[in-house]
Amino acid sequence: MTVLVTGGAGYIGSHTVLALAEAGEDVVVIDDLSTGFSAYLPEGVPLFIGDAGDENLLEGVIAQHDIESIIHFAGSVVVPDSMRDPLGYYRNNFTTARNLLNVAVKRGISRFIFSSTAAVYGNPDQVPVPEHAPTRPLSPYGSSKLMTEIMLHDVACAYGMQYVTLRYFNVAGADPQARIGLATVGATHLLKIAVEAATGQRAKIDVFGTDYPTPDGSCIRDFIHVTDLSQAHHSALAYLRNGGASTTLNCGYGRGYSVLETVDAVRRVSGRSFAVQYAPRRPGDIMTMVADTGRIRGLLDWRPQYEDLETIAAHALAWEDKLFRERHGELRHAVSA
Ligand SMILES: NC(=O)c1ccc[n+]([C@@H]2O[C@H](COP(=O)([O-])OP(=O)(O)OC[C@H]3O[C@@H](n4cnc5c(N)ncnc54)[C@H](O)[C@@H]3O)[C@@H](O)[C@H]2O)c1
Ligand SMILES: O=c1ccn([C@@H]2O[C@H](COP(=O)(O)OP(=O)(O)O[C@H]3O[C@H](CO)[C@H](O)[C@H](O)[C@H]3O)[C@@H](O)[C@H]2O)c(=O)[nH]1
Repeated sequence: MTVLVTGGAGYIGSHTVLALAEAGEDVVVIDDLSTGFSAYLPEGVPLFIGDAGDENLLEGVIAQHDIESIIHFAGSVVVPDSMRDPLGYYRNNFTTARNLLNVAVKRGISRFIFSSTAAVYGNPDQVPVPEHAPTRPLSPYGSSKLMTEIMLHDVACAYGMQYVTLRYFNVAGADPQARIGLATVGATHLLKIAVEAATGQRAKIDVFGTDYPTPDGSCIRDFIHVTDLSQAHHSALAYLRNGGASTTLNCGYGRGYSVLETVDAVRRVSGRSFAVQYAPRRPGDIMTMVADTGRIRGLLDWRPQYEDLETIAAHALAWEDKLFRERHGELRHAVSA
């Protein structure tokens, strides 16, 4: 019984592959390495380099491995890029998933876990946001994920598939042992930018908007540690294997931190000071995004371990320090589960 992980060489995918491998699961990965890194896979995990929407490649992988479930991470993830290139985003997020589902249905693979996003909600009417809140994405990225959610639901109804759609809130941090982490060059995530500033790779961090009607004027986000998120995937798999009904789950902690609090946490844990500049609001930003986590905590046997913001910041920082030294030739990379 093998789990096929698409996009398993990426940030969240590689942490999930590590969690699955450490739990003794058999895993195979398909990744085109467009933004992923083969070196971030644990030794012994087979990697097929190619497009997760290539039906011939998928048939070949399924012929060689007894695939029981699919976890689908592969996709394009940068919101502003999706505004410039909507067709590219609909192809890589929606069409890829359509082809993958087509092969899954043909080959009788009946369990599917899908990476969705809080971006499907757009500006929420209520916070914390429950799963039944209206979905009004503000970008082609969010729309491509919502369309895939709807397709997955329809496919599951028609062909008896069971699925869990996981809507991630703001994913952050790195493996607590700093074996892997976020390595994307030019990443735009707040915590990544803050640890780049703390390691001297950036002169300053801009805080986009300090005039919001929030306690300190900056936006509020619900950060989830990537290792806790990877465990949520394993718990979702266990839930489906136990016959759990198809469902959609928010992945966050249900606790919001402001942008300024987040930057302060990085300053505290690093003990390093860096310049913080107040900048205008970033177009398209949602003021407050915090998950209602009642459903995930009620349905899954999931016990997050790293809910504290300083812990998330400390792990992101330890990884960034290591990545910086690796990229300057002082360290070589090795992952062992
Ligand atoms: N990072 C976040 O905060 C966040 C939030 C919500 C949802 N998500 C979703 O989680 C998933 C993983 O995101 P991530 O942050 O790890 O990004 P990432 O870019 O690090 O990972 C994506 C992986 O998929 C691969 N890939 C892309 N298109 C592919 C294709 N057509 N075929 C095969 N491989 C392909 C890339 O090489 C990469 O390894 C994405 O679907 C993303 O939309 C991420
Ligand atoms: O240099 C920065 C970077 C970010 N921010 C602020 O920090 C908050 C969080 O911004 P991120 O770019 O880290 O993330 P978003 O909340 O915009 O989230 C979106 O991008 C994420 C990945 O970056 C996920 O895909 C998520 O689902 C999607 O809604 C926002 O208020 C943003 O304006 C700054 O002030 N300065």
